[in-house]
Amino acid sequence: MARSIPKRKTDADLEPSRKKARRSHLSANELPWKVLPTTKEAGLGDDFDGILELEEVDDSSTVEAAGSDVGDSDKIAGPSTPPKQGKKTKIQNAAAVTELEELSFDAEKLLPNWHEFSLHPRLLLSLHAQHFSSPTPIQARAIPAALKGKDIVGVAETGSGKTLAYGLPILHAILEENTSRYTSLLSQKQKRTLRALILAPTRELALQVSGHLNACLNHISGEEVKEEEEEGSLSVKKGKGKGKQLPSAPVKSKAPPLVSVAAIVGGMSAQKQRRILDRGVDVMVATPGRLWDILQENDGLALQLKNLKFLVLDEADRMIETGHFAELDNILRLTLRVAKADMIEDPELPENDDDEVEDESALEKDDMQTFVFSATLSKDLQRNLKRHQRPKRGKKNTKPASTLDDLVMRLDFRDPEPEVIDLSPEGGVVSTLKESKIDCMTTDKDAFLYYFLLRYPGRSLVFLSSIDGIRRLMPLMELLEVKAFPLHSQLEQRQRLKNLDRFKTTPNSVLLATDIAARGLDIPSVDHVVHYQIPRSADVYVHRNGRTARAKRDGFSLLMCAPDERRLVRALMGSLGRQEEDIPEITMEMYLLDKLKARIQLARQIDNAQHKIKKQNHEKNWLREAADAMEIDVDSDMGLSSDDDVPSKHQRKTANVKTAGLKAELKQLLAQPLIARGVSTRYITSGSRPIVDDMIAGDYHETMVGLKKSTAGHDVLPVKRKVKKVEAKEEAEEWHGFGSGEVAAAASDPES
Ligand SMILES: Nc1ncnc2c1ncn2[C@@H]1O[C@H](COP(=O)(O)OP(=O)(O)OP(=O)(O)O)[C@@H](O)[C@H]1O
Repeated sequence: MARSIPKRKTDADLEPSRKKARRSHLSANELPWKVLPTTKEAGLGDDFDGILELEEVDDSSTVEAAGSDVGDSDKIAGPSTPPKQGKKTKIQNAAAVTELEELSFDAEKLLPNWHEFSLHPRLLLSLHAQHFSSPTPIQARAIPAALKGKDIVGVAETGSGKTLAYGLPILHAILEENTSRYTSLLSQKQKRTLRALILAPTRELALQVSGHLNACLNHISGEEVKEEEEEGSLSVKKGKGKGKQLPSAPVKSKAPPLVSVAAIVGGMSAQKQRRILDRGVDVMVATPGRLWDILQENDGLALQLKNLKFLVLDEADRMIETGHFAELDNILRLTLRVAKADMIEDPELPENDDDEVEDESALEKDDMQTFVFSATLSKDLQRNLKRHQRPKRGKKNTKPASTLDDLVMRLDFRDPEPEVIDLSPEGGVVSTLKESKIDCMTTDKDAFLYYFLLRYPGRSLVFLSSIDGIRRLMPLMELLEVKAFPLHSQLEQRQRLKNLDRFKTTPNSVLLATDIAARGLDIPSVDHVVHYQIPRSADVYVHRNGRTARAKRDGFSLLMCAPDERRLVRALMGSLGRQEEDIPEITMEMYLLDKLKARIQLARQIDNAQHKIKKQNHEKNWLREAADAMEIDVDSDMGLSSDDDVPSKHQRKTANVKTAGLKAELKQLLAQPLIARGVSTRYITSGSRPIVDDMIAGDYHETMVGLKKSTAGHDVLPVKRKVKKVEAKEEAEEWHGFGSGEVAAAASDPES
């Protein structure tokens, strides 16, 4: 029996009050919005098609956001009357058309390794400006196949350029199409319709993907073009001449973009995002949750999904995990063409043998390309893809083996033989990554982490499994004067982006994050990844590690393993086809570690005292406010003596003085140098560790006297035994498969 597409909200479903509001006021789109200057956030550039911008309404002191939540979505589908163009706009548009017509790029000479793909000159210019002289291996395999019209399942290591592996063919196709109709787009005789939908599991990843695509579409400024012209290879004749621009700081053309890319994510103004969609976009990068919210109210957009040319699932395996699957499934159903929607069976429903395709020709007309990319897709799934890609006409489908299989069956692969490109490294380890582990008691993890951060300055991304853990560690880091920023789902989106940006721009800093930061984030030069807690699956381990050692750079990861976590580590390694001993240990100066423990203990004491004072103040204020509101005397009417339940002024003063004393003590400790055992502070040429040579060579550690400057990778001990890959068991093949059963089982086993 066919299952129908879930019902989306229509106008009739809207609350009467909202409908009324919409009728009696101007719609948001009819107001003269004007962009206000803002600071750049999250290093994402300023080219997010306005999503991160603030707006105000021109010529209006009071703005009534009529039906602000519902917006004017019903208008999106209808043809909009093109606004009249002023003389200035016409001149700008004419210049943009001329610029486009004269754009060419001598790829054979300047980018010989990209030449064979015959990409649009706009893309080649950008690749050249970004110094991407050669395609990465996944790009070299995926781009030609995609340009030939193939559907692709791409699996390649983290940081290997998967975004552009699917992004460049999409942009190329749309650039070609839009170049020929640019004049109509400029004069708004034609409205943009959605050509490509890219779905990503997290907001940060979606914003990053749209940032990468926008960077590939940016204009190259006149000066840079001139420089190249002297070499006689580039022929862009009309640059705007604003000086050399890096792709992250695009020159905004006044004319509408040739290709418009927008990110549609939760946590940011839904109304603004609706308005951007209303204007029309070519490429949408979205998280399933926000997109489904918008689709439920927007018939026009839902219709546009039926005519997509490209559908991409980035980090597909992550998206189907709990919480995302329902919305993703609903969206995928909207991308299905007429007949296919009726061919997918719901295993819950009774069997029906009448599943014939009603309109076979609908399948033939289907020309959407589908790309599924991840660093971790199980071999099983890749095999199943071949088997399940398209249900046999009129035949019953076999029941899908897993949620991911189910998803793949729901995907509208047009291609009878989707191209499966698997370039994942053996054991999940990127060649430029150095792994290590440290065995320690749970209670000592803070001290080990603190030691590591001091010993190896740099940018460190520390993964914790819970938000509470981050909340506990943050004040400690602050008291210990370590620059740390939190990132987790309970922070506001703006704060998330701000913290990410601070981490990106602060050289010696720490990001304390949950696994929302594990996937896809491309933060330049993360030196270390620390697994403060053991990841819950092999996939998560691979993705967390993938935040360092990206694009062939060196990287380092440290696994902190408490005795009760050893079984998890064994299971984790087993799923990767490896053994626990394959991960070498890192050396530590235990003598210094003890000194650091004293600092940590003091910091904890201060934090507890501060927490207590804060809590008491909060309780006191709450009680007084509640009593005032009810006109009750706290002391007599409620039978509460303020002495019993809240501290007296004197008690609070004493507590504050005590905390201040502890803080002064800690400050003093922090100011004292950490001196390694065997160092003579009196005579720098004596002691079992004379430091004079290191000082002359400028090779000494700034905070740990007596130690040489070193990198974490350098201090890793040799592996205890010869690395021997264990025979890949059948379930071990699932190493990067969704779930990684063994680890999950071990994690949930209280006996373990
Ligand atoms: N051809 C290229 N040459 C050099 N650098 C490139 C090239 N293509 C992409 N990059 C850069 O490599 C980095 C990693 O790319 P990207 O984020 O697409 O990796 P990924 O494979 O999607 O990683 P993950 O699996 O972690 O999501 C980016 O900073 C990107 O700009």
